[in-house]
Amino acid sequence: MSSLEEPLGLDKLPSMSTIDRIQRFSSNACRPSGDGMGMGSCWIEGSSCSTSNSYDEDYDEYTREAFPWRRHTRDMSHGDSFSRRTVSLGRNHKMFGSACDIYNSNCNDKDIRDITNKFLKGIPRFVKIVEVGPRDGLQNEKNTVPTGVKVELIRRLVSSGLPVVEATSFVSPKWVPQLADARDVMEAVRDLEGARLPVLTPNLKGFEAAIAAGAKEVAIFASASEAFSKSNINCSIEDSLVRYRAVAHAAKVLSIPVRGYVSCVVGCPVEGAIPPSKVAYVAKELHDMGCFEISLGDTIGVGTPGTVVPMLEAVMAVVPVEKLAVHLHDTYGQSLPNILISLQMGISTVDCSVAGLGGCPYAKGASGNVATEDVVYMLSGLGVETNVDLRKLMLAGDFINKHLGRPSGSKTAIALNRIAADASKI
Ligand SMILES: CC(C)(COP(=O)([O-])OP(=O)([O-])OC[C@H]1O[C@@H](n2cnc3c(N)ncnc32)[C@H](O)[C@@H]1OP(=O)([O-])[O-])[C@@H](O)C(=O)NCCC(=O)NCCSC(=O)C[C@@](C)(O)CC(=O)[O-]
Repeated sequence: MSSLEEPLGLDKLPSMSTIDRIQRFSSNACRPSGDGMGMGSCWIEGSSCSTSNSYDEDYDEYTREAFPWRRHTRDMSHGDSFSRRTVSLGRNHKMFGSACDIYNSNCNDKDIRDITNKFLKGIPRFVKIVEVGPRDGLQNEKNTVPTGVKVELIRRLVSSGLPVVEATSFVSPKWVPQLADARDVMEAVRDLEGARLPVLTPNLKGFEAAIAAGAKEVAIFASASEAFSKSNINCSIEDSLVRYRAVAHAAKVLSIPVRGYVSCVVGCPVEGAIPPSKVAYVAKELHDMGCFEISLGDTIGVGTPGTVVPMLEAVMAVVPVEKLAVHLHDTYGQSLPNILISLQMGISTVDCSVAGLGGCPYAKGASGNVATEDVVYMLSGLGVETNVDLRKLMLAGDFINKHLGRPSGSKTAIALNRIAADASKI
């Protein structure tokens, strides 16, 4: 058994307080400090980016610059960029150090860097996490969650450092009664600072209601499966694209950024396997109508790296990789390997759901999205920055789990809470 395989023993954590132990797993431990890059900012391969919620730029500027979490070819001739990137590397190493201390007392920063260089080439230094729990998670709950609980959940998620928290959906309350309070939720969180708070809008009616309630960003959601399109939004793929062009146009007039989703990117509960070319077609249509980002949804969580890779290759041939995100449900436990391979292929935006909440009401049997805590933990272990404070994120998860009366769907949260509980008995 190698030291990396050894179980984590409390004897390896001699002098830390319970909270400190959890904190040491958190990527917040490497938040910028005193280097001129304030909280919520980051530096990736020479580009600065902000997680602030400013909408002062005009629409084109926005789509070009507001999400610069993308790979840039290293250009050593830009001394300033290079030195700032080096600062970021320093923070990553600090985080590596924390994980190493606990799991392997023999390894050091250089070992990790070498391992990373050899096997994990191409992994971005920063990943933008899009939290979809309050929308994707709560839309599927049997019992409707009270508005105040939803609002408090969003507040807690935002305060954990998540740059984007999808707040709710302006869809038909007959179709999704769980989110019938979309207006009240949006009005309560519209002035929250520190994160973007997009909402789903299936048509112009939803778009107008969302804007009236104070939404500053929206998402439209198409499907690569005809059958799923029909069951989810009651129209064909082509008809949905016509509707979404109208929403995208109205949004452009108001300088409202629009995110696009494609559902069933590897499989559909009715049609089975979905050809990558179909996914690429819908993704390109959404991109061409002005979506700043296209999120590729494995709605029923059937994908493996074996099916996700050809799908991504097909989409990346028609939409720039920096505009792509993955949205992976965890039905078969494949989300983390699928995320890892997506990062290796150039994607740096990942959707997840706190405590693994959710599923889609129109995709029976699909489990929730990959748990945000699990993704943050994996990224932290890879030395990838997210700006998310895992401890605060877990508290947000505890809050909603307590309300729902069930255990977390996050393995990381369960494990770290167990460590905390064991430690408190000592
Ligand atoms: C698209 C519709 C509205 C079509 O539904 P429809 O029944 O075809 O629409 P309609 O135009 O005939 O309208 C029916 C009624 O709904 C009202 N209506 C119409 N639009 C709205 C609106 N925006 N907001 C509020 N009310 C609305 C409309 O006014 C009318 O009210 P009535 O006259 O009967 O009283 C419906 O099918 C719908 O709301 N579907 C939403 C389904 C949904 O939210 N699914 C879950 C989200 S997608 C998902 O989870 C996947 C994703 C994104 O996470 C990615 C992945 O995992 O793959």
